[in-house]
Amino acid sequence: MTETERILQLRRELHEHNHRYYVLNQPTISDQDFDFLLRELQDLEAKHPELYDENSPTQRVGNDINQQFTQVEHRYPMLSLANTYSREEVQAWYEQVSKGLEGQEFEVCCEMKYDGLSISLTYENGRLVRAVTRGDGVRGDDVTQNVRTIRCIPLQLSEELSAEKMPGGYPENFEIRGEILLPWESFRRLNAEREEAGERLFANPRNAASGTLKSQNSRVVAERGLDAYLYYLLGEELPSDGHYENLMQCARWGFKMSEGMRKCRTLQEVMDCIAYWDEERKNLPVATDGVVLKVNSLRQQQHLGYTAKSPRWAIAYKFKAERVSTPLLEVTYQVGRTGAITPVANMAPVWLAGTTVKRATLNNEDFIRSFDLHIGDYVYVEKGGEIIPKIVGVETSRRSADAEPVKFATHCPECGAELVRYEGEAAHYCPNDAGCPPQIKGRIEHFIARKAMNIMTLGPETVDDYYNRGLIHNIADLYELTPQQITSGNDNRLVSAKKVVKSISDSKEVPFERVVFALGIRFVGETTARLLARHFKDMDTLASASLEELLEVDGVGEVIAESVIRYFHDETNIEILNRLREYGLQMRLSEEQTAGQKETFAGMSVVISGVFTHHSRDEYKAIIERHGGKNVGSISGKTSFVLAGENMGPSKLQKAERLGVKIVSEDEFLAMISDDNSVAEMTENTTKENEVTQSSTANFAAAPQELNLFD
Ligand SMILES: NC(=O)c1ccc[n+]([C@@H]2O[C@H](COP(=O)([O-])OP(=O)(O)OC[C@H]3O[C@@H](n4cnc5c(N)ncnc54)[C@H](O)[C@@H]3O)[C@@H](O)[C@H]2O)c1
Ligand SMILES: [Zn+2]
Repeated sequence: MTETERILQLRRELHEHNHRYYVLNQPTISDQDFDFLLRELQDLEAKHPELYDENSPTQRVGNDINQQFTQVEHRYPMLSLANTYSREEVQAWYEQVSKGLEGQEFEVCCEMKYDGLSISLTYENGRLVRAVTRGDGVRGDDVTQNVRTIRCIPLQLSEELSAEKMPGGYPENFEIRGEILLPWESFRRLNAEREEAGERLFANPRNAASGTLKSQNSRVVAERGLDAYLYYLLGEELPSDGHYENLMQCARWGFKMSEGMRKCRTLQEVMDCIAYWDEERKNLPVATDGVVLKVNSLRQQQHLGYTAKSPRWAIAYKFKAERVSTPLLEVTYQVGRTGAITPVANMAPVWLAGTTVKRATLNNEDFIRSFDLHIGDYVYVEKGGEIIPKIVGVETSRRSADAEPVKFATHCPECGAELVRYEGEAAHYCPNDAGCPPQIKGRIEHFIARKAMNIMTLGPETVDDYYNRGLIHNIADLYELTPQQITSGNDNRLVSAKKVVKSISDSKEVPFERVVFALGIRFVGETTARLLARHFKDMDTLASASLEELLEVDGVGEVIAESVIRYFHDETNIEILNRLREYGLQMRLSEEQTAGQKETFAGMSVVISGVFTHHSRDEYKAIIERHGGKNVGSISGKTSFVLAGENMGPSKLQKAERLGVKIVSEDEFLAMISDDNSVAEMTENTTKENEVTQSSTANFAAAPQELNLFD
């Protein structure tokens, strides 16, 4: 790969990570890894000034704008902070500041870098009038209603404290900025509740805080217990030229300030402060990820100025991910719905970044081998900004001479079947899908889920109970359940049992495409199920489709096609399907659905390129399918048009121009389909689908939802 290609690739990847982090609140890499990629891009861009792009992630602050809120322009732009993980770079920054100030003396204010999301609060005559997120730095989301529910943010300052009444009082108009966060304790409680409810866990307090603040329901925000620390005062008439001094005044007006702020006069003092907080922050009730260093005098700040993305008068020193070492006691194995086996490290409990850790995923056999893991080994555990702990190394020097290497299980811990490992796959599987309890129960749980058959009167516990009592062995058995069986003669429970039976019966109306999804065919998530349903239109045609026919469906590759074939070649599955048909489940697209399929792009081949703002690439692919079009990978004379986002590859652009293929921008494309109101609904679904496919295909897939690592 050339450096130019690498630059484009990094920009694309970082755009995507930004979207996941700021908008979806579901990062897939750690902050540290993100920062290293960004640094790589910065270095490459410095070598290639000719590739300057004002939209590069190095030039723009990450954007959290969410169209469901009203956007408001910031009075003063809200920027990011330059960051570093190295003390040498802190020193370099310090020297640059000194140079920039032409040898003047200066002070540096050291404060905690809170790991939440930034907020700008505007006060007029002591009254909170507006709260806005950082957004794209120029405009942010107006979240005033939600912020009003955060108790430590004053809604009205005491009149006695105004500048009119006292020196150092608050000015008529000012803006104060800070960080909104979810304290560890609230975060743990929230995740415990979500786990109970079978909902996706938040990766870390920052994502939880951000997801909460962007909730459409202020009551939810109030319940979750957000907190806020303020760290910067802006306005025309401030009490002092000193940043630190201003914040001390803010504390008197009733704002909550960064703990342990300190003014330093020398580089040595700054370094001491960093060293102190690297340890001491572990005792704080909220997540922090570094120390922010700010030149204290506002006059000097102004003199030093800003880059496009961050002030030159400040820098964030970020702490490396916390790491501890603890002995590995035992390796146990979990069996997922698909039979995939996940090895789990059981370790001596150890306190790490806000939680007690005693279990971590070991992913698969290769992962275990790569560390040559032995029982009793001291393993290094890290939580790089993410809440799921991972093992990152082994202290081989502490290994005892008689330690036994970890031998991967040969048999299923649940049913005793011999495990298999398919060619090209990292995971082991229990092949006994018909007789292995977690697989059977897992399939039933998947079948009843909201996005599948939506049988909400049942849940994992009832499924477990019915299974243990021998009432159900597979999904078809559900439709034969009677209220009497469920209550086993206990009349007190008859009412609820009747409800269960009715909701099972109601599910017979669930549309065909969701039935396909509900079957739980490996690798067939919601979007793929929909594509298959719309392509083949009924179950029989789908069941008898050949490999070639399946591959014709765009978005279906070999892995999926083979899995579909395997599913429909299994006699047990066919028996179950026949029973489902008898009970009256939807086995074909409804006429309405067939008629409702849009033909906007019928017969067209479309190439997608670049980075998009409104939907992801996968979502656009699904939209094209849904409108009768076909997605193709490369541009040729037959291509109908190219849907081009930002940063479309230059070679693609040239090729399109040469062949005279039309280029359609994201907005033009959205206008073409604007009569279709189902796009929004599709979008919601595909996001979820991405998760499913990701965790089932990635080699080191950790399947965090299935693992219970925090108890
Ligand atoms: N994991 C991912 O996929 C992913 C994706 C995008 C961004 N990120 C992370 O987010 C970072 C970029 O986010 P960012 O632009 O918000 O930068 P940042 O978080 O590194 O620093 C700027 C922010 O720090 C906050 N802050 C906390 N305490 C502060 C204080 N005392 N004074 C001033 N500001 C303070 C403010 O909200 C400010 O906006 C990346 O460096 C990366 O670590 C991760
Ligand atoms: Zn098994």
